[in-house]
Amino acid sequence: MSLEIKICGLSTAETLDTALGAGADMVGMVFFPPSPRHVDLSTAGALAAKARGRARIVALTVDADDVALADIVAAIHPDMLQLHGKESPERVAAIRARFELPVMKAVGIATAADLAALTAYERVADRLLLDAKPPKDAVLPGGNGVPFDWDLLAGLDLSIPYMLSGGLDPENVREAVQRLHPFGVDVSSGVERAPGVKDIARIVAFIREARAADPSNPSTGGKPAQPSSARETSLS
Ligand SMILES: O=C(O)c1ccccc1NCC(=O)[C@H](O)[C@H](O)COP(=O)(O)O
Repeated sequence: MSLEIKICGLSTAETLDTALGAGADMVGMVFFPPSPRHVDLSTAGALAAKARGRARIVALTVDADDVALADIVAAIHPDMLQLHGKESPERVAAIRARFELPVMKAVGIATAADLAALTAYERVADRLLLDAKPPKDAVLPGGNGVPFDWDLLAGLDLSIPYMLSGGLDPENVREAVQRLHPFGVDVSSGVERAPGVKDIARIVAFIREARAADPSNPSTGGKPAQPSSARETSLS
């Protein structure tokens, strides 16, 4: 299974085209008004139409209720829902059942103690996104451009795939992939020239660097990225 690369927070046709053309496997759209990457439903619908069939469309929400989720699903028909708030495992399971879509749950990591939450979430989600816990003064629960100590993930053994996230960029993604062999990598700030302003050259560079480090590449060898007992999700 090759490394999955997600470019998150896309909000323009030009940068979406760049990500698709460079070979992104997943494209993320943020539905969270305080974010500089927030995209309205109409724009998101047009972007989703462009991405359909070329990459998996990920709708990112933060503690959204069913009405908001239903509006987003109707507008963009995402391939996956990314839940980036304080959603409980029970809420994750309920959303997955209600919308019959694969769900990726984001979990903030700052210390080893934060890994304890993974056990409950891996029972209900299809994927985990391991992101840096937001800094104390952060306005956003994600998209802060802050890495966490990757050594915390040494020996991590999950039953579902995880995407590494948090402060990745073209300069560090190769090391991250080679050290952790994650199922996927996710980036937002690291491919921007200003908050919410994606940079075409950095998108291309990130994808190129991540691909080059992909442990499933014949030229690099290394163990496959897929966990040994990954959940076969009927919905994904
Ligand atoms: O990107 C945002 O603005 C955002 C806002 C609120 C919740 C989550 C958000 N992003 C989630 C993502 O999946 C980001 O790609 C992830 O947090 C990594 O961000 P970065 O460290 O900037 O690469």
